[in-house]
Amino acid sequence: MQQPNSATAQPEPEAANGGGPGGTTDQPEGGKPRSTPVHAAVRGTGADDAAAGPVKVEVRDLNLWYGETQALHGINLDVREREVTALIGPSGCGKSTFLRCINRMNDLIPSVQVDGGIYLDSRDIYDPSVDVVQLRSRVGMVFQKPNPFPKSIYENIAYAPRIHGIAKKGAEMDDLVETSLRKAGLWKEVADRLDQPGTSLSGGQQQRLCIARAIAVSPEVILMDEPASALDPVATATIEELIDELRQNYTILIVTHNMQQAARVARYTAFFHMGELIEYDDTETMFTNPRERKTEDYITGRFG
Ligand SMILES: Nc1ncnc2c1ncn2[C@@H]1O[C@H](COP(=O)(O)OP(=O)(O)OP(=O)(O)O)[C@@H](O)[C@H]1O
Repeated sequence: MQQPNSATAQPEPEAANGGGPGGTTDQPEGGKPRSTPVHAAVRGTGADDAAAGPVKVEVRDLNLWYGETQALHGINLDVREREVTALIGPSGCGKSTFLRCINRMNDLIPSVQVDGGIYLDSRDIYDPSVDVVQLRSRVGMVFQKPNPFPKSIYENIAYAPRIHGIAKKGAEMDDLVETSLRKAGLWKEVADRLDQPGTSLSGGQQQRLCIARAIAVSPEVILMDEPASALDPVATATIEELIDELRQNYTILIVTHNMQQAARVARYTAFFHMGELIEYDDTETMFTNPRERKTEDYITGRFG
């Protein structure tokens, strides 16, 4: 499938969290994935892990171009439900590009062309009938730099649920705001200052506010693009603990440059190199007994 792209503005936080412009109003339709066999380009798609849970996101033969330049080459990957999957690899290898495919954030870049398939619960997210706004409420995103809206802490959480009609004003919304902040481990720190600007919080608190904002629209998948790289070690540890709690309810993909972080938070790890998925396995195996020479060279610090 070729993916025509809408020439819209740069990605906006609202768009990433299901509340922004840019989507169609068509309802998604069901549909079985193409009968593409699971012929992983790499050994170990995770599909052979007997203990693994169900597959939430299937990626099949995914290619992506920025204009004439191909940035992703034939990616095949099964992302397990309610697990954390880390994406690692040297700078420029395509980790963020790949992550942005999963909620179609790349649609916002005019030169992008995508082919192949990504199936969320067996439905092709690039099917023309898919409502992109709704997709982004199912697949939330947290960015490297905390990006709260220039609004109060309360409004940061309430904005998208209001737009999506998930909660009404008053007690119903108050409950949703509190629950989302609790799930993000921030409630106790902000309960008495909900009317203050989100930007008045520390960096680590702002990032947890952004996670609470993503959670508020009840996503099933959360994409995290180096969510702790702008934070100090204490705030990083808090985010990692939070990720560990969130995995009980959400499927999480996290891009990280920090291999210790991948080892701490992720059950599965995918190693990318020059736009290719070189290896995908459970994290422990990947770091102790990688199958591919390139993976070994990367994790032992020979390049990267
Ligand atoms: N908007 C864009 N337009 C054109 N090329 C892009 C764009 N975004 C990324 N690229 C290119 O695509 C390739 C993959 O970039 P990407 O940001 O996905 O890599 P990455 O692994 O996430 O890197 P990093 O770890 O440095 O963030 C790089 O060659 C990059 O220059």
